[in-house]
Formats: sequence, structure tokens, C-alpha cells
Amino acid sequence: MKTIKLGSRDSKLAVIQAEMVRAAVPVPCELVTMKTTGDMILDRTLDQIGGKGLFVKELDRALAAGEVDFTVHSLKDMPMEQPDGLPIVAYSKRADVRDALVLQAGLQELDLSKPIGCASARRRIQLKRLFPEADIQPVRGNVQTRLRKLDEGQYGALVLAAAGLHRLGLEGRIHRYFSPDEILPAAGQAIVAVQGREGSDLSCLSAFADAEARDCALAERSFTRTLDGGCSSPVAAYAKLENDHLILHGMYVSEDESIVRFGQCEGDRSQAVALGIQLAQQLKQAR
Ligand SMILES: NCc1[nH]cc(CCC(=O)O)c1CC(=O)O
Repeated sequence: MKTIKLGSRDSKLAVIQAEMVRAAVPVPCELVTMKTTGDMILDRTLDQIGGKGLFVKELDRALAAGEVDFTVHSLKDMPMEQPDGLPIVAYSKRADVRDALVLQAGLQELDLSKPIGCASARRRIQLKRLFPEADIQPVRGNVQTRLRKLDEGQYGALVLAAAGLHRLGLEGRIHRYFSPDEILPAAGQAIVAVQGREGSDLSCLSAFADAEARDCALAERSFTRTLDGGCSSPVAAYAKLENDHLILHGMYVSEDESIVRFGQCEGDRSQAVALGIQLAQQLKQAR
């Protein structure tokens, strides 16, 4: 039997996520890991480096070249548009979607005399609403690197995705969770996505693929894609299903960050993409 090759970044979290896919594929499967631009440039924030798909380009190339059969990504890190011929072919069941607060080792409560580190403008804007007096500073690097910077004393606390901490076995470091009402997650947060080549055989992924996560992801990514329009304003989106009814929550931020709006829309899950477009237009046009 032919061995399936799964491409992944080489960070510990990426490898754990790729192993989740491998464990669900009922045929021999091998991991091929590589570094991406986003892993190599660590002295600037992602906004400063600019460009899209910093964590996927090298893997896209390997996939297109046939060096691997599928690639595995945190859906949150994937651009809203897939390159021609390289569609997302499976979405994992969603893990805990919430962001979480991690304190510097030894601290028992949040100490606002030190900065809170977070890696995205989405988190910064929402944290500022929760803790108006906090000093919020950017932090880069993979989860372990960020935790090292925290424990070395550069920050008093960090905000990280609960899903990543859980997958790394670091849930013991979570001081408290932020409900989606407090910090609305990023589109695709806590979902692992598999990308393939157009026309390839997907039967090996049927035990892995989750249709509910897929429909939520389609709505969240459609919202984000519609708002994106070439700029890099922060966006948050979270969809949930109640039977076949989909409820999409979104956050829109104007480019100069003077306007921050939250809203929701709902409808049948079969309309996931249209609901994302509708909510984006609703929030952009509201006054
Ligand atoms: N941008 C890094 C990244 N990409 C996915 C996750 C967490 C796992 C997930 O959301 O699926 C993280 C770490 C974090 O944001 O704390």
C-alpha cells in the first residue's frame, strides 16, 4: 500500500496536530516537517512582516510539487483564499474555541503593573475593553517561546488559544478562560485543517473530517474574507450550530481602529457562506 505523506510545520504544536490526522487515517502515513517564513522571522509582529500565508507558503509549494499528499495546518493560520488547485479538503472536530489567560510562573493573580502579551490586534483590541488600564504588548514565536518570554519576566500574563495549550499538555497553565463574549475568537480557531490537491482521493480522511466544524469554518472564513478587502484590520468570528441552525458572531474593526462593532446573524447551516457575507456587510454599513 502506498504511504501517505503529510506535510506540517515543525513546531511542536503543528506536529501534534499532524499526528492527530495521522492517527485518524487508516493507511500508512508519514510526516514531512518544514520551517515556514513565519517560523523564521521572529523579531517583528506578523502585521509588520506583512503578506499573507506566512505559515503556509513553503507547505503549499511542497503540496503542489507532489512532495507531500496533504498538508496539515491550524485553520486559524490559513489565508482566506486557497491557492488554485490546493483546496481545504477536511476540517477537524473543533476543540475548545476560547482564548485563555496564562500568568507568569509563580503568580497567583493578574498583575497589571506588567504588560499582557498577545500576538494579534484582535486580542489587543478586545483585551483593552476588558482591562482598560492594562499595557498590552506584542509577543511572537511559537507557544513554547512565548511562554519562555513570559516566565523570564517580559510580561505578567499572555493570552493564548486554549486549544493549543490543551494539545501541548499545558492546560495546567491556564489561569482563566475568556468566553467568546469577552474575547471573540479568530475564524477557524481550534480547528485543524487538511489541504490537498484538486481531484485527489479523500477517502482516507473520512474518519477525521467533521461536517459541523466545516460549516462553522465556512461561515467564519466567509465573514473574514468579505471584510478583509486587501487590508489587515483585525477581525473576529465565531459560529456555532444548534441542530442545523447556524449562529455567527463577528467583530468588525475599521482600519484606524476608531470603530469596533460586534454583531450576529443566523440561518440554516447550508447558507454558511452567505451568512458570513451578510454579517460582514451588516457590520461594515452599520452606523
Ligand atoms: N497563531 C498561532 C496559533 N495557531 C493556532 C494556535 C492555537 C490552536 C488553534 O487555534 O487551533 C496558535 C497559538 C495561539 O494562538 O495561541
